Amino acid sequence: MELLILIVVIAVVALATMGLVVGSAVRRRPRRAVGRGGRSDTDLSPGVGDDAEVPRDAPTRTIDDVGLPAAPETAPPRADASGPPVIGDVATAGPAENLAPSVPPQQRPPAEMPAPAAGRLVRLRLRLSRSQNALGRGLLSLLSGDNLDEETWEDVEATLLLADVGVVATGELVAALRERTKVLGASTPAQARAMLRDELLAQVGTATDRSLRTSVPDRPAVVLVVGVNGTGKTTTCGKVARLLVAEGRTVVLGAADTFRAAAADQLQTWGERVGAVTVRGAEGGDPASVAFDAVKRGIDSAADTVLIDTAGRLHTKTGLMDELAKIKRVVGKHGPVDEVLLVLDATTGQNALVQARVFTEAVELSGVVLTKLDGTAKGGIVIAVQRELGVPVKLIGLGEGPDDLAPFEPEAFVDALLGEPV
Ligand SMILES: Nc1nc2c(ncn2[C@@H]2O[C@H](COP(=O)(O)OP(=O)(O)OP(=O)(O)O)[C@@H](O)[C@H]2O)c(=O)[nH]1
Repeated sequence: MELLILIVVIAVVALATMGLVVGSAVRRRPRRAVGRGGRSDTDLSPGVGDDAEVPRDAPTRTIDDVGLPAAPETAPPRADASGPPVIGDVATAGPAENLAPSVPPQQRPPAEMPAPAAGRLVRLRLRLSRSQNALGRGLLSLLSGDNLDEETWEDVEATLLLADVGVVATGELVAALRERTKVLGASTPAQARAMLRDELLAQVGTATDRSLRTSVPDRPAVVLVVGVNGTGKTTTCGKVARLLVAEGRTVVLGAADTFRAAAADQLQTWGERVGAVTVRGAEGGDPASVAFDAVKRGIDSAADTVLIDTAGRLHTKTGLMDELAKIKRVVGKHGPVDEVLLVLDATTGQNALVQARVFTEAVELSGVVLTKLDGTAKGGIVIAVQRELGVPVKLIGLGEGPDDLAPFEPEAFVDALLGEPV
């Protein structure tokens, strides 16, 4: 009898153990909702068999979730804002650490010290001349010939049009060059270069004020960055923040592109690298409210500049106009917007001009940022955009690297187009 009881007990224990093992194995099996291949919800890359409808972004963190530290009790010293400070000025502001980023200080990598703005275009000149070879070299070889016949002038015209200089500016350039060669006769390569340099500079404009209003007295300067998605707005905000931090200025970033959580993540990463706070809202939330909070944050922490990244989806023109107008109006409760920068992708050529026109109807622009000039031979878009909009190109993007954005300098730009003097 005792033996029978013992056998029954052993059998019960064995069955219970088997049940536990099977249960935990079932629990360990990956759940389909997380994604195939056991992807975590912070892995943003698509997995095989993923459902396109299932949002892949990590849950959006609001400004409350990201644990921003409290503003310093006493306001840090502001940058000297007496003159009209521009990118390229000597550093005058306090250190970037006055505004702590959104991760706790102990987990924060040391903020980077980006390259200063001065001379950037010269450093990036090689990249520009490589992409613009067809324009500069092509024109030079045509104009240096002994025989400037009608066919050659047609080729000059075609070269300018292909480089997106635009019909009107091309006509003016060809007329001016014809006039000068009539007087000079056949020109040597050096003469041709000098003549072309003069005429291109006249079209690009050397007297235009291209300074960025990134610092104003008694409050942070507010810079609104607008443009169609994919043109490089977020990247530009990040790069401009680096330019400012390199000059000792303090920056707050506003992630008013609430369409994609990834866009705000991207902006925050740019900010964290240089010790700038990013103010963000819920995904799909009101962009104007994020912009408002960002400016408030800038005021409370006595920052020099608040850079606001917007979404710019061209669903409908009315929607875009309403959204941008609302952002401007709501931010205006704190004070005026000092710069509205339109970001245009230079590789999209004439399309960029069409987009630009829509934006000028939506909001008053103060400057253009031409991105991706490293990836196109159509540098003439600089001339066409300015002529079309009556707004100066202030910055140009010459690569995906963090410091591949340069203040636009007409002389350095034209020299890069034409290559080294012969
Ligand atoms: N080659 C090159 N790539 C650039 C430049 N500027 C931006 N990019 C790239 O363009 C892509 C789009 O940039 P984003 O900053 O995400 O563009 P966005 O306008 O904010 O896009 P949305 O968030 O979708 O509205 C990224 O891969 C950037 O690295 C540039 O000057 N040169």
